[in-house]
Amino acid sequence: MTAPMSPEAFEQALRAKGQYYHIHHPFHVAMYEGRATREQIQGWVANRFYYQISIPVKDAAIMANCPDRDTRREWIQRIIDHDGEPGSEGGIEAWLRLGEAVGLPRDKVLSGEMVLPGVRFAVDAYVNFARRASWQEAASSSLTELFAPTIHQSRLDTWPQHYPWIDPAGYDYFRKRLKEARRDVEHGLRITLGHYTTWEAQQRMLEILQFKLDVLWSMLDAMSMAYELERPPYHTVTKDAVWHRGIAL
Ligand SMILES: O=C(O)c1cc(C(=O)O)c2c(n1)C(=O)C(=O)c1cc(C(=O)O)[nH]c1-2
Repeated sequence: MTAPMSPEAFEQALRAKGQYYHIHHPFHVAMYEGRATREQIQGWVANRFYYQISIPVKDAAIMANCPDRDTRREWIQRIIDHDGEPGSEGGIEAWLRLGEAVGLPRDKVLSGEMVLPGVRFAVDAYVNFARRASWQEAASSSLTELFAPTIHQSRLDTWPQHYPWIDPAGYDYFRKRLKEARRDVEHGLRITLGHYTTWEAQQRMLEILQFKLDVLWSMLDAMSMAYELERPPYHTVTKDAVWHRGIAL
């Protein structure tokens, strides 16, 4: 039996997974290098909205599986961050304003009509994982957020100069997440470092983190097909967006 990694070595192994973060996806690189078209940015914002609205559902699933009151008391803040509360609009509203800033009417974003099937499937896989896994495993799968402040900062640093047509009021979401993601990571790491204490469990956690990285990467693959290679679903048959709009279960 291999000895477990120390908490420090385990955290290092988790952080090393950052090399596969979607910040390295060519669609993302094009966005922060200023090579993305207006249609590509709009496509990304409209598709990412599905991730935004699914995150609180995912977090509610984690809480539903968690019998530990102290954990729930901390975890609930994530739902509030996105859904908002009296006096604070929350991340979903901020994302809708990002949509308006890039020229997308609210109704169009809210309708989900631009959400590509590949993006929907990837996001749904994340929510379904959270429903079925133990709350500790589901909680630890949020740890791609270790790498999120860098990606939000990269947008704040580069988008205003590359895309002067975007209304700067739209950038609030990214600014807000810098702080929230750091706090989420601190809690997620506490749970994760305490829960995975054997070598085998630690290897499983690294696979869970890879699964989550795959979710994020696959979303951008679907967007590349549609907005970069101009091969949206059914492109050989029709120019119409005939794909399904989500099947409520
Ligand atoms: O813009 C991004 O690249 C990005 C990535 C991630 C992530 O790593 O999952 C999240 C977010 N943003 C984000 O804004 C957010 O609220 C968030 C919550 C979670 C999660 O798994 O619970 N990930 C992310």
